[in-house]
This record gives sequence, structure tokens and C-alpha cells, in this order.
Amino acid sequence: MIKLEQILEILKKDNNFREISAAGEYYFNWDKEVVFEQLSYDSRQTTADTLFFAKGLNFKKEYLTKLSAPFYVSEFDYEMSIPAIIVTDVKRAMALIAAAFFDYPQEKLKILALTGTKGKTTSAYFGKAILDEMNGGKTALLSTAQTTLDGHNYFKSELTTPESLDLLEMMAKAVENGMSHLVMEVSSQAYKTERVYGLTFDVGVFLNIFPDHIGPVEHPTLEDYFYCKRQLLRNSRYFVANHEMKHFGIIQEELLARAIPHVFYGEGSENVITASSGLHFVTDGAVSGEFDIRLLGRFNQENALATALATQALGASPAQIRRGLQNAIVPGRMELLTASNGAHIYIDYAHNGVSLENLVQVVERHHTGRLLMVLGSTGNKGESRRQDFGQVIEHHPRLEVILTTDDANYEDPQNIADEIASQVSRKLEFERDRALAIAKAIKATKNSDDAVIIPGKGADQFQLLNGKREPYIGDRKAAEQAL
Ligand SMILES: CC(=O)N[C@H]1[C@@H](OP(=O)(O)OP(=O)(O)OC[C@H]2O[C@@H](n3ccc(=O)[nH]c3=O)[C@H](O)[C@@H]2O)O[C@H](CO)[C@@H](O)[C@@H]1O[C@H](C)C(=O)N[C@@H](C)C(=O)N[C@H](CCC(=O)O)C(=O)O
Ligand SMILES: Nc1ncnc2c1ncn2[C@@H]1O[C@H](COP(=O)(O)OP(=O)(O)OP(=O)(O)O)[C@@H](O)[C@H]1O
Repeated sequence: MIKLEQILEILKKDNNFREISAAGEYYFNWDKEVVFEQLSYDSRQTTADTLFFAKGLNFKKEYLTKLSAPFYVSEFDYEMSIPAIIVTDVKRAMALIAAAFFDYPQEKLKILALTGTKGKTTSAYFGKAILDEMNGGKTALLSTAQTTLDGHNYFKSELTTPESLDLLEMMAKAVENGMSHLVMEVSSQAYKTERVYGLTFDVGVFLNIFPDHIGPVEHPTLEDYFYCKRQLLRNSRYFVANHEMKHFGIIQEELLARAIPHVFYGEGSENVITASSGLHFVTDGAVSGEFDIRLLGRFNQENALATALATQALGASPAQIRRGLQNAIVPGRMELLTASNGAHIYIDYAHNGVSLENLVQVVERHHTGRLLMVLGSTGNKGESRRQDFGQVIEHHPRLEVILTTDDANYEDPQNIADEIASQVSRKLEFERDRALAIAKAIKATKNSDDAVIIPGKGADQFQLLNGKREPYIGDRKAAEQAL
């Protein structure tokens, strides 16, 4: 429940309130008491006591004609029969009103927030596993892959970072479910679209930055992408950052200028990985010792070190960190299957050039025989990945590639494949049916020297086609059927 009076106070304090526009007149205050029992940004879900937020690129005036709500919040006066609370920024307004409506759940949880181009989901699962060791399983998780609000029942996430209204409702649910901690990924889009406006995180982690998510629907430039991600810094009480990441200088400068307590990891800092082999690694610094994780790849050891430092700041002991990392399972990240002939199948969520390069390098090091790869790229987003993928293939001549479908959306998978292939000087096969492509690749293996790399979808069990998520068996099941 929230009163209109309280809403106006919040908006005025945030310098976001313009006026209430009603029947051709403008008001700075509203003298009748109005109470809202619900908040919504979907006109189809409004009732007589809902406060409605008119927001979004695809918002249409006609949605307001079917509205059951008595008031709406908007940046634009649609001059309808119901009063409009006009604001300068509707998404900021929604975030602050939702926080008050749900009684500030963010203050009742210790929150670990992760950003970076790559490694957020992996680190989030590491973080949850460590914090669960500390608090007996009372860690909620909001990740690209899955969400849990009670610590053990998971559901598929819609977005990496939910819309503010949904996010605050989820936080309130987590509190209600007795959770003491929350681990969440914060995407650059979350800052760009004010999904986390007004939130301060107990610990923020910045893993890395690579050019990605640059395009018409995401960020116009790398500067915009990086700036949005960097907002996590000023909204964290304690910060962990990768000393090896590109543009580290400005992170350091900003942390010092804002006097935010922090720790760095990676070469050049006090927290480093001193030895590494397979699934085992040794660290020196604030969290020093020997660790094991269930994922291959140096980058996953870096994710583990970052998370170790972050969870230590939240009170985790070295033993809890060690046990958490050892037990953490991350769905769709470096999942390893073994075919009956001994060949290894690697299923990994790598879906940009840098991740693909890392993945291929790891697998190449472990296999001397045939290296097959089943690869597609997304349609209507991340278009630059096609060129990057082509170049990775070109630089690894051992790869035998079957190009296929990966969330082609409104584009033709064949055209996407052709764009990838245009970067490569050798011939690449194309098989539109992803499960069939996986089966073909596995069939081509002979023994344990061989490997099949299946990047892109991780644990996703859908194909985004023509704007809809169509059911897909999933890479793991498709591979298992062919083992
Ligand atoms: C740019 C952006 O933030 N987009 C998100 C945003 O869309 P939007 O606010 O522009 O709203 P819209 O989809 O144009 O729809 C207009 C509004 O009309 C409403 N509506 C619609 C129909 C109707 O009858 N009545 C009605 O009221 C809808 O509820 C909506 O509020 O709010 C929608 C939910 O309300 C999200 O689905 C949508 O995510 C888009 C589809 C998306 O996929 N975004 C990606 C790029 C994204 O955010 N990705 C990052 C991860 C990136 C990374 O890995 O770093 C993420 O955090 O997930
Ligand atoms: N620190 C890292 N540096 C580079 N690549 C990484 C790193 N961590 C993971 N990866 C690669 O990126 C893929 C995606 O990892 P993960 O899902 O943890 O990242 P993410 O930040 O959540 O990604 P996305 O934003 O694309 O959902 C992994 O499957 C792995 O191949």
C-alpha cells in the first residue's frame, strides 16, 4: 500500500515531479487522499487501485484507454480522462516508488552485485555457493540464467537485471522467504534504463570490459556501455575490481576520488593467482591458499578470486570460500560430457568473440585430435559478433566448424552463417537444425583426443525465432542423445 501523498513527496525530493495534470488543470498537490494497493507497468494488469506507469519505447496511448487504474505516472501528458502524475523520468520514478511500496527490501538484505562483460553469471553462482556456506542456504540469486528467491527453487530469468518494479518485488519476496543475502548481476542496460535507480549495494564487483552489447537497441558506443557499467562503482559501499581489465585507470581514479573502500585483483595488484592447473589454482593476497572449482579455464579462476574477495568482505571465512567454490555448479558454463568413444563435449555459454577465443584456447590445450565446433550467432542483436566469431575460426585452423542456428530471431540463420563464413578462408559446413548439427559433430569424433565445442546457448532450452521463444531440447540433451 502506498499513498499518493507519499508518492508526491518521493518524487519532489528526487527533483522528478512536474505536476499532476487533470481535466486541463495542473496541480502541485492533490488534496484528496488516494491509496494504491498495486503498482504496474502493464495496462492489462491494472485494477481500480493500481498506480500505472506509462513507460517504454513501444508504449502506445491506446493502452491508457483500456486502463482500470485511477492515476498514471508518465513523462508525457496524454490528456486522458484520468489524472496523470507527470515526471521528468518515469523509470526513475518507478524505481523509487516501488522501493517505498515494497518497504525498502534492499535494506533488509546484504547484496552482492556483479557487473562486467563476461563472468557475471559464473561469479554469481560462485557467490551464492560461498554465501550459502556462511548463512546456511539463505542466499537469493538473480542471474541471467536463473532466479531463486528462496535459495533453492529456481525459475528461468526474463532479463539479466529485472525491471525495477519486478526487482523490488523479488527482493521483498526474498526477505519474506527468510533470505539474508542476495547475489545479483547488474547489466549495463540496468543502469541505462534505471532499473536499479536508488539502490546501493553492499559489495560491487567489476570483472572486465570488452566491446559488446553495442548496437541500435543497446548502447550506441563503447563509452556509453562502459559508463553505464561503471555506475555500479558509485552505488556500492565496497568495491572489487579487476586490475587487469582494460581502462582500469579510470576505475581506480574514481574509487579514490569517491573514497569508496576497495580491493583489486589480478596482475599488478596484491591479489593474484600464483599457480594454476586444470581445476586447481593457488592464490596469494587477502584470500590466499589452494582452491578447486568445477570449471576449466583461467578466466573462471579469476571469477573465483573476484568472488572470494567480495564474499570475504561480506564476512565469509577462508574455509567457507574454499567449500563454496568447490561445490558451485554453474548451469551451461563449461559443462563437460564424455562420448562413449572418450571424446569430450564442451557446452558453454560463450557468445561473444572474447569468450569464444578463451573457450577455444582452453579446449585446444586439452585435445590434440579433431576439434569440432557447432556455432551460430544471434539475429537482430550483437551483429558485430559475427565478424568476431569468423576471426576466431580463422585464427584456429584446427577447428572444423558446423555453422547453425542460435536465436536467429527475424533473420535467416543461413545469412548469419554466411556473414561468419565471410571472415574465414576455409570452407565451413552449415546445418540449420542445431540438434542435428550437434549430432553430426559428435558422430565425427573417434577417441579421447577429439573434442566438440558447443558455444552460445549454455543451458537455454529455447530458440528465439521471429520474436518468440520456441522450445528447443537444449544443447546438453541434444548432445546426450548423440553420445
Ligand atoms: C531497453 C529496455 O530496457 N527494454 C526493456 C523494457 O522495455 P521498454 O520499457 O522499452 O518497454 P516496451 O517493451 O517498449 O513496452 C512498452 C510498455 O507498454 C506496456 N504495455 C504493453 C502492451 C499493453 O497492452 N499494455 C501495456 O501497458 C508494457 O508493459 C511496457 O511497459 O522493459 C521491458 C519490460 O517491461 C523489457 O522486456 C525490455 O527489455 C528488452 C526486450 C530487452 O531484451 N532488453 C535487453 C537488451 C536487456 O536489457 N538486456 C540486459 C542484459 C544485457 C547484458 O548481457 O549485459 C538485461 O539486463 O537483461
Ligand atoms: N572472466 C571472464 N573473462 C572472459 N570470458 C569469460 C569470463 N568468465 C566467463 N567467460 C566466458 O563467457 C561465457 C559467459 O559467462 P557468464 O555467463 O558467466 O558471463 P555473463 O557476464 O553472465 O555473460 P552474459 O552477459 O553474456 O550473460 C562463459 O561461458 C565463458 O566462456
